[in-house]
Amino acid sequence: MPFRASPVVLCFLFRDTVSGGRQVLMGLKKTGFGLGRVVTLGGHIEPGETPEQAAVREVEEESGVVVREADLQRAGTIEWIFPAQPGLDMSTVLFRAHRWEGEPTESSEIRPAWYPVEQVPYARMWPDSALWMPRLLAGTYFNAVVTIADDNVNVASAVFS
Ligand SMILES: Nc1[nH]c(=O)nc2c1ncn2[C@H]1C[C@H](O)[C@@H](COP(=O)(O)OP(=O)(O)OP(=O)(O)O)O1
Repeated sequence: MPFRASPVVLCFLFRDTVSGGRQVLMGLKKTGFGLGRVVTLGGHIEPGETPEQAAVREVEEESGVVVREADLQRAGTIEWIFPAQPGLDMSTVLFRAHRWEGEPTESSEIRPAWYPVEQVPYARMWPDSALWMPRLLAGTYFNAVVTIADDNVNVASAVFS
């Protein structure tokens, strides 16, 4: 599949709790773009990789968790457009997984943490997350085009299809 911009994957791992709740794994970004925000495991697709291969690699690099390609489900796509700095544009493939092996551990990039799906920390995440994450948590496949404001942080517009 050709990507319009720099290709990226995000992978949402879910677990059920003994009390019947559902949690999603996210993490504090310790380096690079989005430093200090709570983000989803993921990163750039390397040349020659499929999105699935990149998701498996990034989840393991960032959290130590091993997820198999067969346990990844495609959850949607997001085009992030940064008009003030087009070099930041990203074409993103979203995955979800309910099965994996290992316990998340802190890496140089991410400090992982589980969040109840009804208490996702939107105030500490990229502002656009609050617009698309509810669809992801509801299990609805979506394609989003998110145009970021000229401050390279806030949202100018979001269009779903
Ligand atoms: N508007 C936005 N909303 C959001 O929720 N996540 C965003 C975002 N813009 C970028 N990201 C995420 C996607 C991707 O995981 C990450 C890209 O940051 P970087 O360029 O620093 O890449 P990383 O260092 O995480 O990746 P690799 O170097 O490939 O490991 O930021």
